[in-house]
Amino acid sequence: MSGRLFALQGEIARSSALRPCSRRCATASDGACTRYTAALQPSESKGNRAVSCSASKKGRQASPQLERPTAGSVAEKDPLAEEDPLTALMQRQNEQASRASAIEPEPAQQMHVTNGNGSQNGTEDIAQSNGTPPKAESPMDIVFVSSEVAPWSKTGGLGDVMGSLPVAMARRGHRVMVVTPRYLNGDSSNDRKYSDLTDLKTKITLDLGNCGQHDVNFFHTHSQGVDWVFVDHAVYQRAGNPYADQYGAFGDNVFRFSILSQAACEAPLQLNIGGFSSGQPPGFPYGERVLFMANDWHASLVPAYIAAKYRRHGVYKDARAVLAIHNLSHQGVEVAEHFGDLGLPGDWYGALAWEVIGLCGVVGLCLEITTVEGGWGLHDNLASRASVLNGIVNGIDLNEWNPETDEHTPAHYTSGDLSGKSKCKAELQAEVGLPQDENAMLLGFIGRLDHQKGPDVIIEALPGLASRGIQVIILGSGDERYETALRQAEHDYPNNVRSWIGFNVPVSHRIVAGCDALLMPSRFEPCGLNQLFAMRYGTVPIAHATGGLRDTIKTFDPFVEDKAEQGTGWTFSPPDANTMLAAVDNARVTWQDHRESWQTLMRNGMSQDLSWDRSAGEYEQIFQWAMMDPPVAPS
Ligand SMILES: Nc1ncnc2c1ncn2[C@@H]1O[C@H](COP(=O)(O)OP(=O)(O)O[C@H]2O[C@H](CO)[C@@H](O)[C@H](O)[C@H]2O)[C@@H](O)[C@H]1O
Repeated sequence: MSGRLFALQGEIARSSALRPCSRRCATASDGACTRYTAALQPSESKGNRAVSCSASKKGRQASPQLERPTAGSVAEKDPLAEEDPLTALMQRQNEQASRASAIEPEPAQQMHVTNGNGSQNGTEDIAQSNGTPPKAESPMDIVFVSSEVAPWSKTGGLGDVMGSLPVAMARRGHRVMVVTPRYLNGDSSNDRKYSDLTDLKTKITLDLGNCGQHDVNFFHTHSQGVDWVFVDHAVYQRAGNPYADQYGAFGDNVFRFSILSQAACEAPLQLNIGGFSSGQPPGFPYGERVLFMANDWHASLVPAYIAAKYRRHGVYKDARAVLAIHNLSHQGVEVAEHFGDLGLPGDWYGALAWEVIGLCGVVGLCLEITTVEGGWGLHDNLASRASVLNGIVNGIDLNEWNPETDEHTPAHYTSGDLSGKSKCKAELQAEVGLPQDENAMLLGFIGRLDHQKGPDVIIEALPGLASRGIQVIILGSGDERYETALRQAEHDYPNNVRSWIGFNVPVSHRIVAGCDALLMPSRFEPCGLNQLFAMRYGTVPIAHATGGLRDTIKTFDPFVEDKAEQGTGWTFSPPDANTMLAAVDNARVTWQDHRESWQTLMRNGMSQDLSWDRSAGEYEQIFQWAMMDPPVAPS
């Protein structure tokens, strides 16, 4: 496969090598940009119209006129980029860490909510031990931009992260806004989630190049210390989930999320919601000195818009952007003809364009995405930005995922009293119609039925699992081939296999609570959440040793003297049926014949700190580094 495309996810990775494109998009003065393919002429006119977002209700012109970058704006080549990217990355992370610790924190901003106590030496340990996170020394204004945010919208881990991380950041004293679409799909259980929001009645006009000007409106609520902002536009009002309906992915997703990204750039400038988090009456905007965290390709135009439409005109000079890559295999790739629909100046084409030369491989945490196997075509770009590439293991929502209080499970339990877990298992077997047999090992799987998650590995292993008397429950939806194969397996092994095709959060909780172990043969898994949920519930993960799975699961070793160090599960590699079966055999022997060891495994998993407070500290560090670094894109 080869073709001229652009990838939104690639923008931040490429921005250190930005070059003015020799083919520039001519923007006609009447506002109708000629199609990119037909208009690859340099535009020398200084009279290009404003690319943006015209006026707010106060008539503010938020996005100034476009200009082209100067030759001097092309960033210098990074000398370390020629080295082995992994070595370079590790070296740089060490350097970065020591540099950061040597630099005095920047003073807090004027409009920051004060954290009350600042941060003092010695407070962190005390704060963590009593469940209160330490306060940031230099509170920031943070704007998260995401296509999904739980509980309003969730199709996977991104929704989970965006529902929790902002709250954790607010708890550390930062002022936090989350910008996401207001999805109305006609399903009352979905739509009523948006019914209590306040209409901010702030209409902003965005400029989407060839697609014209579009008005968006904003809805808002303030809860758990966070300003949740919802962008309202007709493209978010259709049946289906955030990305697709029964006929497949929406054809205008790049356009839909360009709107989100542009609207998010306007939100800190235009929305008068700045007072909520400090308990003052709202009435002022966040302002320009903000840290944007763009999530995945849907929001990855944010840094491009900031640089191309604002910073070069003196707005957002002190703002910085961080791109969080949750899943590099989704990149927002579009044919070149649609570049003109983004509302970016034509000289930005080179920053987004790339040749697709075949995509395959395994991706993992930050080290892996700099390799050919893991970079999904962006490995060179990511390796060249190794100095600003970091990996963070996510946390989980300890209130939602708590075996002591879980509203979805039939019984509750603690690491000190695990009896409730047996009840959860029996009830789960009954719920799905498997024999209620406590002596049958029960394995679970939860996830999208796609290549990444390895459902084919499980399907291939099902005859072997059934022949061992093991029971398996699979919850997921996705690729029709896997759904059909699972239904067939259920028919072939009625006492051992159940598949629940669909997306069902309560059932996912009951599987996590009721199973003895959780299978995760993901081919790549940048972080992974289900293994964290599982460990919190004393359900032992058996997972492919990749990315975040390898980082968070310690394979059981009974010969380690200190029980607490014996491990939390099993990892295996490569991700194929036989290797997974071998790992399951190890687990089964332990589960069956060494119950005490199994309980050690359960308790080791349950006693870990899986909270967001831990991860939030790591995000905060990266945000601080980003605020200290100069912008990489031309201004
Ligand atoms: N059928 C179903 N019914 C109910 N719930 C279901 C479900 N299928 C999946 N889920 C839930 O959706 C979430 C998926 O989380 P993953 O970590 O597997 O993320 P995902 O691959 O979407 O995202 C990417 O982003 C996240 C966050 O950074 C990374 O952890 C991950 O490695 C990366 O691939 C979990 O909460 C899971 O329980």
